[in-house]
Amino acid sequence: MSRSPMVVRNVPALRRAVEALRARKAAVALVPTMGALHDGHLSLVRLARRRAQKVVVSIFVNPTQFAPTEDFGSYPRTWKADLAKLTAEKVDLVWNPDVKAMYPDGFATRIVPEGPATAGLEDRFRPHFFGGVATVVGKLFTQVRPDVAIFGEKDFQQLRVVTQMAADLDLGVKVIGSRTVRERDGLAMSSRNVYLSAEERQTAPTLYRAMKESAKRLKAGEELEAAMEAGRGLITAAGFALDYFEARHAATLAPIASIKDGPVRILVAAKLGTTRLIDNIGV
Ligand SMILES: Nc1ncnc2c1ncn2[C@@H]1O[C@H](COP(=O)(O)OP(=O)(O)OP(=O)(O)O)[C@@H](O)[C@H]1O
Ligand SMILES: CC(C)(CO)[C@@H](O)C(=O)[O-]
Ligand code: BAL
Repeated sequence: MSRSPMVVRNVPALRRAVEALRARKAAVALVPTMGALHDGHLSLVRLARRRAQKVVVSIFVNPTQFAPTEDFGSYPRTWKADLAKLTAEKVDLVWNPDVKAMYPDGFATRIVPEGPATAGLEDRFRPHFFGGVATVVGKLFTQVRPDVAIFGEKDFQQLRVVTQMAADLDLGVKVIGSRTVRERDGLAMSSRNVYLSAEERQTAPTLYRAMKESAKRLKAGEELEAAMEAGRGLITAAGFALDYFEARHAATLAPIASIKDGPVRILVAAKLGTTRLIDNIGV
């Protein structure tokens, strides 16, 4: 049986633990998460293991990236199961601060990302989101000081925003993206999938099918707006309330007018009942 990873809950203990991991100049990888771990998260942990000798996973449901109307209170928290999974993956250290440890009384600083990666998409529907993510990821990077950090492509715009922030602030962390892990029917794994009713779970893979349909049409030479409209039609016909379904430049996330402006990424966010799902694919 594997030994449980060391768990630390305050910054001084984290510093000491990371110092110990770094003995003999071992490279450290960080995998930031909000817990409720699934195979998508574990794929990030495995990539981290290939990129560094020591792996740190953070589990922190970050209040500053949730609007008051969103699901901070009900976000799934599955600590025991998470720790068992990280033990099986032989993770070296788990950073699990509470809100006070991350944001002590009097905390008053915020990192606000700007530029094309932040424009539109998630930012339009969750305007508080990237400020909260950049602030907490900036703190995670300066707390752990990892050599590399692994983020999922499932949150594609987040990956771009964090990459830009790490470069802009000279944080000395190499940000690495990891491909999206899907259920057999194409649905991207997500902690929020547990919110779906049995019926909604049947409908949910429509998002992936719709992106595939638009990608197929784009590759066949169909005009961009017509191809995207076909995907949107599938999603709304399945009963989703669509936030966005857009083709963007895969590297800059700038809007594009034609597939020739690519490489192209299709990104989607939509609500099924009260559950908001996001996903994306490359064309
Ligand atoms: N299916 C997946 N494949 C690969 N990476 C993933 C997948 N789902 C989440 N991740 C990545 O795991 C990291 C932590 O994400 P998080 O804890 O928010 O999980 P999540 O499943 O995305 O939850 P949520 O339902 O909140 O979106 C992020 O970098 C995210 O992109
Ligand atoms: C990167 C992150 C851990 C910051 O809270 C979160 O946004 C997530 O889980 O994707
Ligand atoms: N996976 C992104 C975290 C969030 O939606 O708050």
